[in-house]
Amino acid sequence: MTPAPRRRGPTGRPAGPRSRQNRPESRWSRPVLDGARLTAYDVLHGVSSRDAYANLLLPQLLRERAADLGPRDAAFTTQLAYGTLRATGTLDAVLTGLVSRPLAELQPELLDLLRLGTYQLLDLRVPAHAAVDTTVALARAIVGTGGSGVVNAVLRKVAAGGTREQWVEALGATGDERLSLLTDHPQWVIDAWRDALGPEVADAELEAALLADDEAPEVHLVARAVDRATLIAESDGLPGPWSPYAVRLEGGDPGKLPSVRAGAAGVQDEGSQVAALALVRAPLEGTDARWLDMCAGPGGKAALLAAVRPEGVALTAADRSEHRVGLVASALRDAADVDLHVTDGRTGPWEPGSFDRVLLDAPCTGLGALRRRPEVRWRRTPEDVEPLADLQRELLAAALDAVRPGGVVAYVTCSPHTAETVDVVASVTGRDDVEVLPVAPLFPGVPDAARGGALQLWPHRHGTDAMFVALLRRTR
Ligand SMILES: C[S@@+](CC[C@H](N)C(=O)[O-])C[C@H]1O[C@@H](n2cnc3c(N)ncnc32)[C@H](O)[C@@H]1O
Repeated sequence: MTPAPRRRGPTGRPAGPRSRQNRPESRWSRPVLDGARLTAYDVLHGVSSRDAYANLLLPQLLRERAADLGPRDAAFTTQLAYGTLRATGTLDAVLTGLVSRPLAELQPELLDLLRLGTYQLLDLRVPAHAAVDTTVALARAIVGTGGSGVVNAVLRKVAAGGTREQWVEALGATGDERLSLLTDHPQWVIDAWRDALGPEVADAELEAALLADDEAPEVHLVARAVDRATLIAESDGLPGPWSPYAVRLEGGDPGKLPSVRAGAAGVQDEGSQVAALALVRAPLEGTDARWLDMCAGPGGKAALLAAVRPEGVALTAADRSEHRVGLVASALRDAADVDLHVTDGRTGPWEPGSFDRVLLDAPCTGLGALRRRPEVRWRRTPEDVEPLADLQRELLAAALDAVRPGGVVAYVTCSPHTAETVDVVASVTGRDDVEVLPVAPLFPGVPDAARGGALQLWPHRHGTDAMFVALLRRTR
């Protein structure tokens, strides 16, 4: 078991001894270095120096170094890399007062090392001397003796300041600044979540929502072509509460499960399953034979649609990216009667009114799935929202063109931002050929999820990503 985060909120994991097995042997992990910390550093540096995505780089490094890093060390590496990336704002606020130059002028490798060491001191139950000594050893190998002296001096001051809560107090932060430092969210994301939760949201609920969004998510599986009970028995998981296909696991490597290896099950957030099922459950009059997934890559929802569609339904799946259509093809490799297109959804090759049901899982800021992509909260900016909202409005108009009169469009985002959700839906509800279908009544067991006529899931209420789903019917 990996060291527990020592802060904040109800969902902290229990502490435990870190593995000292599998001492590293190769160059990258000389005995003096700690393999988990070196690998975490490599992830941080990949993200900071070449805009790598941690959720892609980390698994790749863990695979390459599997001979040196056992499962416990791999878990610790994940905690170090993801935790440090999530906490970057707070770590930098602490470090700013402890180094003589602006952080942006520090050698980038040195800054990554300082963040890695500071994260352990602030948030983990790692003894201070271990956090300092291992980071100094890493610094000596990576930036040399001079840099390691800086790391030693700065981390000792960090350790002297105590835990994250003590540091936040020492920094004199109050109100939203305090919330930002405690929950690892930049101010504009806090504003977006507060707005989406509604004007009446209590401060305590907003804090709970942001803290839940700062936790490592559980693994959710989807039982597509295998009975859920079989998947539960195989994985030792629990049934997900909202989707009849969902199984929740505390951890482990789902890629090793036979049903996942066979493609009969997959990894999919339960909120994404609910979003796809909203389209399936929407009431429809007349024929129900042609479905379109307009932005299908990499194919998670398309695979669920293909698995649960009634017999005789043909599925068309499209995406603008050729690479991502390739991923859809692989996700749908066992499905019959599927048509794939590399195309811009706004100008797809289909005739107007071709489909009975259309899923528009729109490209978005991903502000509702920050748990999975730890660095994204610091990479995204408020300026990203408007161009995406423009694209979302155009895609939604195209989706409504693609559906037949009487047919249904599901508009889905993994962002709760009002400009990407409610406002986009409002751009078409003034039309005299569109009506809103309430989504929450289709999921009577899911509490506190109605957002107007749409459905809004939240990590702190539902244990899912913050998915938004609206259903729109073409009336003529
Ligand atoms: C949120 S992701 C879809 C996730 C997918 N439905 C799933 O569940 O696996 C959005 C997708 O939209 C695609 N996309 C972006 N702009 C597009 C456009 N104009 N037309 C079609 N696809 C687009 C992106 O390539 C991306 O794969």
